[in-house]
Amino acid sequence: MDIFDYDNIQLLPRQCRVNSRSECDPSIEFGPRRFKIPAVPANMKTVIDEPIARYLAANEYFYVMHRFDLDTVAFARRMREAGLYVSISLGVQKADDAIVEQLAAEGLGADYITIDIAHGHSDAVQRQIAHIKQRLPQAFVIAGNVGTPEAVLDLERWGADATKVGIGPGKVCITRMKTGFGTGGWQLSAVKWCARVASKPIVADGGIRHHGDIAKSIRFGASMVMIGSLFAGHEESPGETVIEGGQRYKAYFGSASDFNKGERRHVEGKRILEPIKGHLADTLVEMREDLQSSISYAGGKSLMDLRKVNYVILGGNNAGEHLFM
Ligand SMILES: NC(=O)C1=CN([C@@H]2O[C@H](COP(=O)(O)OP(=O)(O)OC[C@H]3O[C@@H](n4cnc5c(N)ncnc54)[C@H](OP(=O)(O)O)[C@@H]3O)[C@@H](O)[C@H]2O)C=CC1
Ligand SMILES: Nc1nc2c(ncn2[C@@H]2O[C@H](COP(=O)(O)O)[C@@H](O)[C@H]2O)c(=O)[nH]1
Repeated sequence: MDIFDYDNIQLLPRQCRVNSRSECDPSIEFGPRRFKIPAVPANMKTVIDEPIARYLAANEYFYVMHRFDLDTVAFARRMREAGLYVSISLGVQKADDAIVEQLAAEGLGADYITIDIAHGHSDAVQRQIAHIKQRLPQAFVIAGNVGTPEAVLDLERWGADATKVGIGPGKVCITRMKTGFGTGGWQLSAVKWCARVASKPIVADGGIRHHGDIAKSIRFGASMVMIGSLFAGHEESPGETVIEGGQRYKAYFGSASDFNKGERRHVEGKRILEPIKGHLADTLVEMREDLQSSISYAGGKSLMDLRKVNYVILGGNNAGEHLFM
């Protein structure tokens, strides 16, 4: 198996089939809806809050609300009252079961539910998927996080509608250093490896540093890409604004950091500062334009044409040796 990551893969162009990049369509059907781009801000407290969720939902972008210090049912109620779709996160504790019960009892439901724990290949996730499928059968369930094909197959067999791949590639992740486990450093090939066995969509989660990495994720089998750090440094981002040396930053911390947990127990995340780079709406437009360019380089017109391109692996033992179909 070839091991590579975003930094040492280059996609190879094919003859252009459009006269303008505006002819290229980077939208994706994911679950019950179609979205403008295959990218979603991470369900983290310093990346998304309710105003951002509302903006994304109202403008045909995918969002996943985080699950920390939040009344998730009240959030779902407000989204429904505003005529917006509901996409929430759940853990695997009793309190999370109660949220499912309440969403069902009030008839609020949920369009998307992301079950999001550190080690998603677990009995707890199997039980939570079954519970959601029983009480909220209309919900599209994304489950994770995982890093192996075995886990993808199990989660799909347990009823997940999509699986989220990525253990430890995140910018504020310290799982790899603390535990020795994960897909950090080879996330893109883990996505490829998992997508090969998947019969349902894969969400590539973590390690995206450039817009072009979204196209690379799609090339290797992802249908959606979850992004934390690239989205965390915007004027609208919920992290604290910090000024250092005349430069403005937003705080970005891991969901398993002591900053998020409020205690130093099983800490697997850290806090960093992201330079503020403008408004979120502008970045989303730029991401869409960059994906349109990617599709044009792929010689295609739609997002899935990215899957048809060859690639080279740069550096390491494989340097310049291979062209892959
Ligand atoms: N993608 C990634 O690489 C990682 C992401 N995270 C993110 O941090 C947030 C918090 O994650 P998490 O701590 O799982 O959520 P929770 O704090 O909600 O814990 C979920 C449950 O899983 C248990 N659990 C956690 N890790 C393990 C493990 N390695 N083996 C067995 N049981 C475990 C916890 O029990 P107990 O605490 O008692 O063990 C708890 O009962 C999530 O959003 C998660 O996605 C965290 C780490 C890695
Ligand atoms: N190991 C940890 N991973 C974490 C933590 N909090 C979030 N995450 C994961 O990172 C991605 C975002 O990655 P990025 O490279 O785009 O910044 C996020 O979606 C989670 O899967 C954590 O505390 N520890």
